[in-house]
Amino acid sequence: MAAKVASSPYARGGAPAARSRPPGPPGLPILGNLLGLARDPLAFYTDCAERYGDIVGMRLGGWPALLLNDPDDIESVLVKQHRSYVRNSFFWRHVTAVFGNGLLTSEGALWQRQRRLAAPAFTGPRLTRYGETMVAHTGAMLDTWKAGEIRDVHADMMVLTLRIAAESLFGAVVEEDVETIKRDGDAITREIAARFTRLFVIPDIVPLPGHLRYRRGIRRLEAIVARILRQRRADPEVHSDLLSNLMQARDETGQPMPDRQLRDEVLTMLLAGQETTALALTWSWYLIGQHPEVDARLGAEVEAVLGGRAPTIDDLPRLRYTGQVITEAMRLFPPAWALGREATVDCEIGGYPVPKGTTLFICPWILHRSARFFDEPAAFRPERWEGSLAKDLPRFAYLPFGGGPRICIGNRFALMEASLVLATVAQRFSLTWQASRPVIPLPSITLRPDGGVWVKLAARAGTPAGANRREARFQA
Ligand code: HEM
Repeated sequence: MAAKVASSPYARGGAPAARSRPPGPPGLPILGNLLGLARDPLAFYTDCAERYGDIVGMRLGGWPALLLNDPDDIESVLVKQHRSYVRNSFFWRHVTAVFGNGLLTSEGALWQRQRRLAAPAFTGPRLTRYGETMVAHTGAMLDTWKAGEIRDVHADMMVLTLRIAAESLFGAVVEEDVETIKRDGDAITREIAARFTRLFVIPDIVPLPGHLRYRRGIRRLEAIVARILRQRRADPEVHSDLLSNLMQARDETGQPMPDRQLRDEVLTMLLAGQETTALALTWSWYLIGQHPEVDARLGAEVEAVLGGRAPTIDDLPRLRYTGQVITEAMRLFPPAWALGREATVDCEIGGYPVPKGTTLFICPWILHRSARFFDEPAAFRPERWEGSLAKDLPRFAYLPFGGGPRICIGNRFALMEASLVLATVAQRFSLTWQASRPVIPLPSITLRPDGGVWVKLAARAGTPAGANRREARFQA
């Protein structure tokens, strides 16, 4: 571990002493280190961590920034001193048109209130109901799969998790919108990825082709959200889901949530909840599809625990290896590959002064692949999680869902969904990755496989191809 140099904080109003600046890559005038970041963010951050250690100082144009690689420092930012930081605008300025003031991007009293309102939708008996929805939609998807086919499992997982999120959280059927959401979600993500690598901010209003696609995409997603809200308002049935929590909420003066805020919350949950879980599953299939021994053990566990019946949430404690596969896949390919914060007051981290306005990067991609915490860090070995590894690790060496008060609100929902989907698919099919179609991780807000993940399907041994295990609710 690189030693941290204790140093005196900035003198009030004065320039920092030279020794108080953390080491970091030399940058260009005006641009600072933006060029390195623009070329290849994953390689740039990894190289910085290897060369400069626990705290790396950099400049992103005019923005002072630090990359934090020490779990204790990360804990200090996300938990102990969380009041001194907000989600940083360097990262999120790219996405405000999409997420507005939803839970992911809001701060302060508004965030606190909205988080309190949303929380009950992610706990208790509701999870059992979501479990049934998850398994049913997976079964319906599998009815369209055939042994011998080659498929892009990323596209499949995106559609599946969208159907699940829409029905579980908003009671909405989005069949007719699946293609639109897929296409527009893709256009929006690509534009955001391009913006991360751009040296300057170009306002949305400038009519670049990517901007036009981005704005059109947002408008179409907004139309879908507006329809979901309209349908709910016209529906006399009493619902108990996330949407009803949000729509029934009243402020101190008895007023309901304004439509704009509802739009922001629904779009945030739909996108944040769908894409990340789809990626956790997609990267799992990508890795399983290259490791027949993992595939065999997964198939054996599913057979032993379920014996051919559909899984339920009560089976999850016994689907241990299934869970370990997901934990390990999110270690190697964390869907949220980087988190950003911004200091709202002058602070200190690891002995270094952190002036107000500094951007902090925390990069699960680097931590999860560090030999400091994981033996053979590049190897896909789900069984590494069998023993006490999770307990022995420093708390913030593995953080696929972040941590502290702003930890992912959907983490239990996502883990449950990933295990149930993985088990339901593995009951019927074995997937082999097609190496002729290489995969390139594309770091946008999330870590996507550029070009998809193409796999060949084989019927699981002992399972007749196309065996019908449909859930009752989808049967004709
Ligand atoms: C494997 C799947 C998922 C991963 C890896 C993931 C990851 C994350 C991470 C790392 C954060 C914290 C970001 C930060 O601190 O800056 C976060 C926040 C959030 N996630 Fe997830 N997430 C997943 C699934 C979900 C699901 C299923 C939902 C909702 C249905 C969801 C909704 C949210 C929301 C609303 C926030 C903001 C919470 C707040 O600030 O209070 N996520 N997620």
